[in-house]
Amino acid sequence: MVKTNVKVYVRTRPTSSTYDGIRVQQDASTIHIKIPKSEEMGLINNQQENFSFKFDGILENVSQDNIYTTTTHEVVDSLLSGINGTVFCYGQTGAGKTFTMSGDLRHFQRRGLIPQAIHHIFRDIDMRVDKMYTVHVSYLEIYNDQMYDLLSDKPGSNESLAILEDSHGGSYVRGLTKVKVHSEEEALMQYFAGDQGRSTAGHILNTSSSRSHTVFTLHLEMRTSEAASERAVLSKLNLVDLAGSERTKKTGVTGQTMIEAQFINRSLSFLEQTVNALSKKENHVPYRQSKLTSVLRDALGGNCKTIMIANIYGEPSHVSETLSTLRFASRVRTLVTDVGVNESSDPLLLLRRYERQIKELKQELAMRDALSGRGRISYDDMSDAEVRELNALAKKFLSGNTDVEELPCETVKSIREAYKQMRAVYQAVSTDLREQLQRSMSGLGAVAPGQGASGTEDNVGKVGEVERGGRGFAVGTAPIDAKPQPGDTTRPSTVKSQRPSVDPPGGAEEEEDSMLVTRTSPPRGRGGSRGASSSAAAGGGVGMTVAERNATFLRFKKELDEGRGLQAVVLDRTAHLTELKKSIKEVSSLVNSTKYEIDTLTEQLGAKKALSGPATTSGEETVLDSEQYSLIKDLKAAKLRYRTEFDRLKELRSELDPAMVAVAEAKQNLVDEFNRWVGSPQGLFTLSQDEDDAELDAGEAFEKMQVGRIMAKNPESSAFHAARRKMGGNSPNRYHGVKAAAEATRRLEYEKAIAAGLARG
Ligand SMILES: Nc1ncnc2c1ncn2[C@@H]1O[C@H](COP(=O)(O)OP(=O)(O)OP(=O)(O)O)[C@@H](O)[C@H]1O
Repeated sequence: MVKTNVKVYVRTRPTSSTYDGIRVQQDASTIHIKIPKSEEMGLINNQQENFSFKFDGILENVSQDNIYTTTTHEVVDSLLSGINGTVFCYGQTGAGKTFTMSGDLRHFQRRGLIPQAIHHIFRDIDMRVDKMYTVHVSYLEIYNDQMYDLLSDKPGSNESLAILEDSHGGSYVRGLTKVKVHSEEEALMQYFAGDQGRSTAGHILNTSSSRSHTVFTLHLEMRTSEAASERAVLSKLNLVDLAGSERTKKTGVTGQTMIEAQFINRSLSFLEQTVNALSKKENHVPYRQSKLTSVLRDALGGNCKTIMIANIYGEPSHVSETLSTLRFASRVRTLVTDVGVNESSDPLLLLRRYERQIKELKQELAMRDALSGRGRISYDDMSDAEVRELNALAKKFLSGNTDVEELPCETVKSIREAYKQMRAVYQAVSTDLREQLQRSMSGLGAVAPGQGASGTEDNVGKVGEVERGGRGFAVGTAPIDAKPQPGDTTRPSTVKSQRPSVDPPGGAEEEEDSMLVTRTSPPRGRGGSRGASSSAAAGGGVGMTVAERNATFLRFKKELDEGRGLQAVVLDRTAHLTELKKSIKEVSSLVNSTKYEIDTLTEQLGAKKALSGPATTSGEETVLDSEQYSLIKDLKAAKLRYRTEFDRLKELRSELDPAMVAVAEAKQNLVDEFNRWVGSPQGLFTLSQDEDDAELDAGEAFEKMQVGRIMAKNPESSAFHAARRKMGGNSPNRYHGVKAAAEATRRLEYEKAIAAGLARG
């Protein structure tokens, strides 16, 4: 474990009117801020006027790429080597936290730290061929101190989520969905989908998602060289977008926004208390006071490399918030975490590795036996029949039967088994003798003939007389199960296995067991002879020009029975896919318009409530005016509709992938059949781009052209654009969707408060 300081960077939101009391000293990474003495306290007082804060970097007017390189790049590098990381943005509301963490997802160049980290991880994973990585993502939202699983199939608060401590003293959320992702595109799609969850989850319909804390986590599992390596290095990266603190008195927010602001401020104040306790090295650190501090436990004082980005908005009206952000940030900079690699052994994989090793060793032995002409020897455990056979041999051997000169000893296992059987025979004989002796001692009389070696009257009383006729040991009665069962031919006996195999080389059994059998001729394709004869008719596949090939393919699809049938399947499945896409588009647009309707109604209701003041009550019941009543009724109906439409959309989306796979399969079958028919070597003809394009509708063709253009400009952006494209009508658009709605709501409330003379400047 290595002690590491939490690094803190300050990012300033661009503004046309920066407060002139703020001075940035870039070379010293220091910010100076001057706050004039408050006249209310009298001009002669002890109030501090000048403050200076030193950080690890001040990022002013820098691009999104630059922010990533300076702050998060090194954490992702460590993550790939097995070290946990956390990057979190902190600052007053509107200071640019979400812009830093997520960015403007409509523009690749303005994407934030999360899409950039995803890109970095998958790019490096692709390059590290000596390692195997498995990536999972999870997305947690903390809203009003409740946890929400943004990747869960069931939106809404999840009661079963719980924050627990792991065996290393770190924390994790039990029950949180972790989705396995195989590519940058898949990870981005999960992230985008989670973001949509924020705006569509039940709790958020009538509010804005920027009033919550979110933690997007990338969980990495790294194994060396082989997928089955039993030692795994586990690491995770938390990318945290904290909700912004807000002075409720100053902004004059009311209603739901007020409740949210109170929750946010309370959780941020617990965060401050935790940081204070840690920086003063107090014995008790109040992590458990809130969900947020419990989740950030590792980041603040555990096994984690942590970066904080303090977002400030340097306008004169925000100077006191800026000062408090900088104060908090400089305290965070004193925190120290213990950083080390987390290794874990997977017992199941360990077992699998040993099994693999055993199999390999058996193959190695079989090869050596074959090379030294020892024939086929079994190294497996002996069957019951083999053990019984060996037992019988041991008896004969011990009784001096000259038919058996030795016991099988070609493998260590068979030698051990031979000794075991000799011991068994010896024990049976000695038990038998002891019993006879006891019987004779107690005068119980003679043992029935055939019951044992000394079961004769002559032997009575002659202790130790175990030999009969000078022929060595006599054997006792064989146990009842020692008799080989008729038809017990499950495997060749050990004795038989001494003989060289008489199976012809390359026989079915030989082929299965032996490593020596190799194929020298390539496998022939199904219906190869038909293809060969037909290929003559088609003029052969090899040597065709592209035009000839296309013409032949067209003929094959249209005129020949084989091709026509398969082409019909392609068309059928494509038509289904097109229909499905159309339905998805239609339902998406319905969902969007209902969402818009809900937002508008919510806004109207809020405005109405703000204007009409506190509701009047009659007895126990709240009295609503008719307009409010009708708005509430409409809102309820819209929410109900929204749920139904959203479910339908989800259902249609789930059909999309199988439908696409079905089309791809049908096309592949057609091409495979064509290749066979034309008699060309496998894989000579593949589906041309034109084949695919023929299925695109005008919109898709346009989009495809756009992607081509974007790719030519910046190849790194392909996954980003593909993920956005696949999100279809619901492509993530924070600043047009959720964020804009949030900002609009806040602005509206603020303006209303000003109009009502509630806000103080
Ligand atoms: N560095 C920047 N460059 C350009 N625009 C920015 C920058 N930082 C913030 N903005 C803009 O400022 C607005 C507010 O930023 P943002 O939503 O990220 O703030 P926030 O701190 O996340 O607020 P909240 O706490 O309310 O969620 C957005 O419209 C965003 O585009």
